[in-house]
Amino acid sequence: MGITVSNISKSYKDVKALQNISFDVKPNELFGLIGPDGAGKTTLFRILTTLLIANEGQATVADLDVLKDFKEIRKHVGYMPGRFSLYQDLTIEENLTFFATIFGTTIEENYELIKDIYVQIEPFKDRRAGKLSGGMKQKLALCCALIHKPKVLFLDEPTTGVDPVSRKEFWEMLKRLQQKGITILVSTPYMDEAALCDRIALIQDGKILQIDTPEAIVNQYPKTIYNVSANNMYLLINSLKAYPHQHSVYPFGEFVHYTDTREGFNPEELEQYLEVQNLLNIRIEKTEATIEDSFMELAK
Ligand SMILES: Nc1ncnc2c1ncn2[C@@H]1O[C@H](COP(=O)(O)OP(=O)(O)OP(=O)(O)O)[C@@H](O)[C@H]1O
Repeated sequence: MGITVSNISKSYKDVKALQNISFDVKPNELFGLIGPDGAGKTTLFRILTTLLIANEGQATVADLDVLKDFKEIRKHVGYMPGRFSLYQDLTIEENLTFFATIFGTTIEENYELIKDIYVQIEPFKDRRAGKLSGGMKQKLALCCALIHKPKVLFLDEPTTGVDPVSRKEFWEMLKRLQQKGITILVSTPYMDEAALCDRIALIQDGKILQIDTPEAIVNQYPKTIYNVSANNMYLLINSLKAYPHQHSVYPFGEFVHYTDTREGFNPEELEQYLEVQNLLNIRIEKTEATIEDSFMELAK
């Protein structure tokens, strides 16, 4: 009851949105598609949920072919698109009833699956969707995507525009849904969420850069990373980029992440160079690679 994607390509006129994409999602896996805006995530979701036809390649969802079996697939998948999945003028309860009705079911029939999530928004069930916070909209959209008990759940950037507490709660909900036997494909531009998936595909410009567990991807990071900070971030970045031995330089929160081309790199040498650039309060410390670092390295 997983997903298979084989050599899928899709173009919109001159834009190659997906270029020869292949991967499998195992039954009951929580699989993440991680990539920036425009990477092709929504295009892939629309192909797998039978709303768009690929130019090339094959795909199956729950052992059904996205072209031949498109009607059957629609009964078995839940899709939470990034935008526009709720009717803003309908209340919470009306939205949910609407989605239940089009799938020929009722809220009561499938209440068990959505209960954990629905109880959190039920006190506001008479409020219109347009008047809900980002976190509440997201919970309602998830309930609507689940109301027909899908085998496979597609979630396109479900945590975009949602506060950090709701984001955390949302991922806990996904883990519980996984325990109920649902296969989940979720996309996100947030690299920290990647660590919560069983496996991830890093995707950019319609191409897959790497597929593996988050741990394995981080472990394969080839360099030693240094957190560098100083009194002037702008001057620091420009100075590091001008340093002849730099391999990579990019801002990372309050630091700059720096890697060097040389095996025997001596941070003191770099410190002296930065002092000559009139930087003050310079600190250079080793740090661990994250998924974001792996992504930056692969996307170079
Ligand atoms: N209907 C369309 N017509 C033309 N180009 C499109 C269309 N839909 C998407 N694209 C382009 O295809 C590429 C992939 O877009 P897609 O929406 O799949 O990416 P994404 O990773 O989901 O990003 P986002 O989060 O911005 O939606 C982008 O360059 C986008 O501009």
